[in-house]
Amino acid sequence: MMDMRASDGLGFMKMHGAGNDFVVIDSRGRGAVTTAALARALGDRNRGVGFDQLAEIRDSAEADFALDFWNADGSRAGACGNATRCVCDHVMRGLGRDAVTLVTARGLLRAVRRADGLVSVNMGQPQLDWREVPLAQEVDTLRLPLAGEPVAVGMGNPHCIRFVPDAEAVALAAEGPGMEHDPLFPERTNVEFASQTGPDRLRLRVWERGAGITLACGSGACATAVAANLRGLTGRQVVLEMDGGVLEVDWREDGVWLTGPVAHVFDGWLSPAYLEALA
Ligand SMILES: N[C@@H](CCC[C@H](N)C(=O)O)C(=O)O
Repeated sequence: MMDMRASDGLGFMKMHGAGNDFVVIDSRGRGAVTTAALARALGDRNRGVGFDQLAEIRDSAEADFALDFWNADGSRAGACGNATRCVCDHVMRGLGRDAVTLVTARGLLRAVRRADGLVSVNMGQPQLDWREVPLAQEVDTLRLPLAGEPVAVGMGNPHCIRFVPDAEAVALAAEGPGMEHDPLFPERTNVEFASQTGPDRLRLRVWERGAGITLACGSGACATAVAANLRGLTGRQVVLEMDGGVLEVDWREDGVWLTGPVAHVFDGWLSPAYLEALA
């Protein structure tokens, strides 16, 4: 940790977007503090705080702020749509605005609050080339040589989307880990099981890389909507019913827009004794 004395403790926010839950550390005005070890410790739902992802807000010279993501297992993530939406809501409230820009590993992103209060972020263009996902070898990303011929889509992080007749019937805990660690994905992958419930409507269940089963996944919703469109199942505007709520995806000329609810649940403070024990 940099620029932080454990004796001061450390403040954080707990947020969620459609049940995808986050610890958010606001490090604007000081150095970044998160390490893999801190993320892993805080991610423990019994001995820490518990979250699907940890997001750390940093100062940025190019945008309103910068954002970094960690999974509950301490690994880094290049994108997290729902945490991005939650943090953008917080920053927009602080600035008294309905639009912000941010920088993530994906580059410069833009978010807005809609008139109905839902928060939308442009997650950028999907990555459809096998090298960008990334995959270990050249294959057709629209029909991977794996069980069920899933689709591979990158959204700044890797996704493997399998269309099934009934997503409810999938044994996620049994199927997810094997797909996450399949050698075709050198950086592991997030895993999505989707079934069609209407013309532009999908039921989606997710096994997230580094976090396991989650109630929703924003980048997964984007990747699934793109995959469904490319497979000819839907148009470019798709509603995705996840375990924790509904997300909307709109694949426009300027990128894939993700929209959904956000909640700032509580603020907390990590005690000096807890932080010292981690040091
Ligand atoms: N919950 C996320 C995705 C988080 C990152 C993912 N587990 C990864 O390792 O890529 C979202 O809302 O996009």
